[in-house]
Amino acid sequence: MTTSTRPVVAETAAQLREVVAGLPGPVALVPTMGALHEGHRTLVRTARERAGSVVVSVFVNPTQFGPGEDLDRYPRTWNADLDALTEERADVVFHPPVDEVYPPGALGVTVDPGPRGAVLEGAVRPGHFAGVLTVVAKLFGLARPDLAVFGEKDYQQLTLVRAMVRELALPVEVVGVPTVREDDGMALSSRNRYLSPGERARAATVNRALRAGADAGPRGAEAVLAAAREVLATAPQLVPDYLELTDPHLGPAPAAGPARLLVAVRAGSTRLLDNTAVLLGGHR
Ligand SMILES: Nc1ncnc2c1ncn2[C@@H]1O[C@H](COP(=O)(O)OP(=O)(O)OP(=O)(O)O)[C@@H](O)[C@H]1O
Ligand SMILES: CC(C)(CO)[C@@H](O)C(=O)[O-]
Ligand code: BAL
Repeated sequence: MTTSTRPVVAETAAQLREVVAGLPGPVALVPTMGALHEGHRTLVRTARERAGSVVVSVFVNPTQFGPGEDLDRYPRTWNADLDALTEERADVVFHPPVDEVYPPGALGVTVDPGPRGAVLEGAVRPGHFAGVLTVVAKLFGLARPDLAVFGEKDYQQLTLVRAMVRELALPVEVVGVPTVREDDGMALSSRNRYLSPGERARAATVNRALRAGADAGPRGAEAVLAAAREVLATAPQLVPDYLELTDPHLGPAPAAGPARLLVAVRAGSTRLLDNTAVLLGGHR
């Protein structure tokens, strides 16, 4: 049996800076909100493959939650998270208290995600992407990574982080990782643990709808949306927040070529997100 070394846990910005300064490069950062599952582990493994050192942040960022959202009940599973990160051979875990990331007396400078932060998730959760980009920019400043790894499951988030890095000329390579799924296609997500058994069974319909949409790609955008809507309608308990075809990158879908189909539904009080690549028009 091999024994794994626990990662160094940094709780303050000063501790993080000190430990990162001594790490062999390149340094990869994997930002998370904890409640780690196989999706997160895949991000850490990707980071491990590409970098000399891996820093994982575990921080439930209050500024990306709106009033009435699940900030207080968001799952916090610190001990299990640390075990998982030990198994995945993370070098450092940054686990700060809120005051360390948002010090009292700060002037409140934030990152504006621009108009594409106000559509899709941003329309349902106003201010969400300002909160996400602000904390990601802070994490980049604190950990100074050479690369940072994000999941495609949060496709709009990944797109906006890429845009921030490009448009603010941040010296970080952004790596996207395909969505890790259950056997029935459901995207893994920390919030899946909120689902009742009935909701869990129905949740697979979300990915089935996306696959039906993607299969209709050669017949064009209207056919994609109609096919996806038809499958979603078989589970009327799933209430769609949106089902939209977009890109490049997160604008209107092109008439033909690569596009992205994004969906968010509510299953009771739980929101489920998913997306898929779609090739539109006579491209195959
Ligand atoms: N199934 C997955 N496959 C790949 N990456 C994922 C998956 N789920 C989450 N991630 C990625 O992990 C990172 C941290 O996400 P987060 O901690 O919010 O987990 P989550 O499962 O997305 O939780 P939530 O329920 O809040 O959406 C993000 O880059 C996210 O895209
Ligand atoms: C990127 C992130 C860790 C920022 O809080 C969060 O939005 C998430 O977990 O996807
Ligand atoms: N994975 C996205 C984080 C959030 O829903 O706030």
